[in-house]
Amino acid sequence: MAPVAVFVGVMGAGKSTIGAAVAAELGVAFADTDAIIEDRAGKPIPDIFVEDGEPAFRDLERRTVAEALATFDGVLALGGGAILDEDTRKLLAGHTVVYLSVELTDAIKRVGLGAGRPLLAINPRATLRHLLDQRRPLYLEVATHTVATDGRAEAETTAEVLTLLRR
Ligand SMILES: Nc1ncnc2c1ncn2[C@@H]1O[C@H](COP(=O)(O)OP(=O)(O)OP(=O)(O)O)[C@@H](O)[C@H]1O
Ligand SMILES: O=C(O)C1=C[C@@H](O)[C@@H](O)[C@H](O)C1
Ligand SMILES: [Mg+2]
Repeated sequence: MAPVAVFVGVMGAGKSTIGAAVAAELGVAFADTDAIIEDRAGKPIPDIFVEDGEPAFRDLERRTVAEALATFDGVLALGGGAILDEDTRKLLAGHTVVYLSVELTDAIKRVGLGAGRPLLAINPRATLRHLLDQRRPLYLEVATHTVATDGRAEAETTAEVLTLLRR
């Protein structure tokens, strides 16, 4: 069993939004590892970061992603930093992985002040710029498809992803 598609990309790329829309169009289930982690921990991600620390979150994330890749056959969205883990990147090999790319200007517009995103609690613009530079090569490494979302409406991005997946 394997997901129909796995979405990766930085915060604000649209993994949750576009992932859910693509799943609905394909008539399959949608899951988001951030939401699974919050369910399991019984608290929102910012609380996990503050109370348990980022390493504890990353550990939970690595295990959650591995389990979903092995057992889930719908559309799966990963958290923005899931690909930082080398084991996760190896596990993604062989899967259909859609990298939703977004550059700083649009990403900032979408995440606003970073509410609900603990890594953006301080200086969201500079942090996001750094995360984009650090992670872009990792997203490209795992991606089988790359879709640029800058300046595009959600419906347009969704349609392009569906075209790629149906090819
Ligand atoms: N063309 C577009 N593609 C994707 N999302 C868009 C687009 N235009 C606007 N958005 C908006 O960007 C916002 C951020 O999207 P979303 O929460 O899905 O990002 P994410 O990649 O899941 O982020 P995170 O890693 O923080 O969970 C949403 O409010 C969404 O509606
Ligand atoms: O980019 C990141 O490292 C994160 C992105 C979100 O999806 C969450 O997984 C969390 O806020 C961390
Ligand atoms: Mg999301």
